[in-house]
Amino acid sequence: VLLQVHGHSSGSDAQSRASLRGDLQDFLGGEAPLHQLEDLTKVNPVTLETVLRCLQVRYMADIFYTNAGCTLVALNPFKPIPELYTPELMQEYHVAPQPQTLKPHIFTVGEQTYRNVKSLIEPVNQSIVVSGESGAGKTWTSRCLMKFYAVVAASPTSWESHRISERIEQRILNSNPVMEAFGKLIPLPLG
Ligand SMILES: Nc1ncnc2c1ncn2[C@@H]1O[C@H](COP(=O)(O)OP(=O)(O)OP(=O)(O)O)[C@@H](O)[C@H]1O
Repeated sequence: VLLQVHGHSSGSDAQSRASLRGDLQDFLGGEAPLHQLEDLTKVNPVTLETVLRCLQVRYMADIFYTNAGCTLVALNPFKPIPELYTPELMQEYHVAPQPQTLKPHIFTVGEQTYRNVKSLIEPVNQSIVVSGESGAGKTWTSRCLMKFYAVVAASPTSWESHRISERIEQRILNSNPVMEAFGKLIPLPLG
């Protein structure tokens, strides 16, 4: 396949050689494909080393969310990434026909559970388990989810409902210390 690509190239020899080298590097397991892998179950072979390597490469590329089958792995960026948590991005995940096809994000989890709760046919109560060692970002993640629900549940047209949702968001966020007092595992009951 690589040789065929090279054969059809109409660019300069140097250019096509560089592109072939890139393709070969990717093919032989360079770093480029690893950070594009959005699901840890797709690393080959699935070993502790390849999984950690994938997460490391993604972290270095400023990609902090990775799927692991139906679980989401969130890495603490240890720096503010405001563009990752804008209301616009929340809406994007909210209106997507299939949020799981978008980039891995905590908003995918939020939206899937929201849809399960709102499902008219068979609403199902939802729990999200946020676990990790101290400082991993459990509180941050839980707050993100609460903000997400506050934003997507608010009607965009009504100023009054926006005000109410802000009040609810603040109440939920204020309940965090109580929730945390029960342990490091923070369950988010919905519905
Ligand atoms: N996605 C993120 N973006 C920016 N900062 C983050 C993110 N995740 C975590 N942090 C920051 O990392 C620090 C630790 O996160 P957090 O308090 O959520 O950890 P924790 O798992 O709840 O810890 P503990 O179990 O000790 O309470 C916080 O200062 C938080 O702001």
